[in-house]
Amino acid sequence: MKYISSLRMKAIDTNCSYLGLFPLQLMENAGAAIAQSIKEKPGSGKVLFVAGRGNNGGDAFVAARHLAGIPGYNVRVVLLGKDRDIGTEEAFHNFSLLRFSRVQTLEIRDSSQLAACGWFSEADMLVDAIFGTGIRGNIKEPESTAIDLINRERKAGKPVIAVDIPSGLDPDGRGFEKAVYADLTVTFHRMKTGLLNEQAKEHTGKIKVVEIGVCADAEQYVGPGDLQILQKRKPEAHKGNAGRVLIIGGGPYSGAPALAALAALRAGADLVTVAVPESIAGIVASYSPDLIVRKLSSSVLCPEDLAILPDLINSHDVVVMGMGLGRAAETLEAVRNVLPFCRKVVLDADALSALSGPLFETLAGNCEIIVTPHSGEFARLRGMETPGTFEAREKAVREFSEEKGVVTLLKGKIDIISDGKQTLLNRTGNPGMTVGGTGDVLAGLTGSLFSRNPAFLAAACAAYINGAAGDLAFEKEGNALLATDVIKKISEIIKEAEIG
Ligand SMILES: NC(=O)C1=CN([C@@H]2O[C@H](COP(=O)(O)OP(=O)(O)OC[C@H]3O[C@@H](n4cnc5c(N)ncnc54)[C@H](O)[C@@H]3O)[C@@H](O)[C@H]2O)[C@H](O)CC1
Ligand SMILES: [K+]
Repeated sequence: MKYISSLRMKAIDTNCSYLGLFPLQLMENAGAAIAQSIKEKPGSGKVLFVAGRGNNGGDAFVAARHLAGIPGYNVRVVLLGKDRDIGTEEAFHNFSLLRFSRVQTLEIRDSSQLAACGWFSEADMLVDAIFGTGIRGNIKEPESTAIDLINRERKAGKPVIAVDIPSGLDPDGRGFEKAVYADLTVTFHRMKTGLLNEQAKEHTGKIKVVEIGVCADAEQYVGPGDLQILQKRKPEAHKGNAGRVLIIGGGPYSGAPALAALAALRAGADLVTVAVPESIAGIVASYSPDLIVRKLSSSVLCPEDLAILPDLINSHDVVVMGMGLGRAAETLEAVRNVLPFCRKVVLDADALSALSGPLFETLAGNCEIIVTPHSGEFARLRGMETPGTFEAREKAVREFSEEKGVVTLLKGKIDIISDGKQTLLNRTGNPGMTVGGTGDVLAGLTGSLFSRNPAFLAAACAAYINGAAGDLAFEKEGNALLATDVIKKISEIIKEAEIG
């Protein structure tokens, strides 16, 4: 059974809006599912909805409206607050519709009104819509008394239905102080992590997972909702908090490491150091005063560079290695010698040629690895052709990632990102991005996000941001776009998603 965290559910909601499926539509379906579950339960029809001021309450307003239209139901809604306190447009809209429905509503200010109103003891069935995935911190009043009153009526033998999650339970399974005891929990779209543990079971009663019409792509493709999960810059941040990235690249090529470094800066890293062979250090430094360039010993990365690289690696959060290195035997040997010093590393381009099965095994557990191959590099990594069909490619990426204990970002028209357990697809980007250097930009972007986020999320969001920046560049330059145009657009995508 697929179950998900509240963060992921929120991301899916946001991705739905991005695709044009709006919260009001999802709420209507959620409320209709609640009404259906109530209709399936025998009872006298005297139903009390106890509603909070968020969208959990919003679902209850919809369900109350649906139920009130059925002969034999006497429907009441207690709102824990005033209507002006309702937190979202869609919930407020649905509360406003109750005045045109046969629903009695009561807006209460403090918990003393709750017990005094008598509605709890007069009801034959109660619906818990105080809060769901939006609970934060210790339970305040009047929500706390509302939970107690629902549980008092449950003890008197009345059925209680919980909307999405019994109020008070932590949606992600962390500790909780108290919660509603329900006979039935109707949860939306996917099972929630927090409903599954032993402690939760005595609160949930039977659990029913109901579809509410979420479009598959909102869950299968990276979207703005996933970017919302990325670490946000803290106001009190100081230098280095937003990530220190070390780029190890260059040799035959000098542009590639510079592109990766500039992309890492544009994606929000505080400090980006570019370690390049001495022969091109001056050239790379001349590209931009924003780059901190450390010269290595020769004209290609070689084992002698192990004299300075471990200290450099230790003073950075993540290493991005590969672009422009070339594939000289001594360079590939140096890559293999460097890896054991890394804690977090993005391996791209020529560095991928240094990888082998045994190397993955020795690194497993000590180093978190993201590989960013294109299909030819992926074929070499796996030692076999990259499968032709999309489904076969997706399976190959998932199996490879699981087997090697890495996150794989397989670049393509549709990027495939997997850590072996979860897989996301990305469709941003355009044919103009086949121009040289966009892979270096992606690797630098990935390293920047990885310096302050989990590997899988960093790779998935980097794929999305890189392609979306490329789409903005395409709008202006068409197929003549350059990798430097993509770098320029990264900040717009990050600002748009308010993760800057
Ligand atoms: N795709 C979906 O799964 C859909 C889910 N829906 C429902 O939306 C809620 C989540 O709604 P949200 O507005 O984010 O938060 P909640 O309503 O769960 O709670 C916020 C509400 O609760 C108050 N509150 C929070 N913490 C406390 C506390 N410690 N003490 C007192 N009060 C607290 C806060 O002030 C807010 O008023 C989800 O569970 C689903 O039911 C969508 O409707 C449909 C799609
Ligand atoms: K609830």
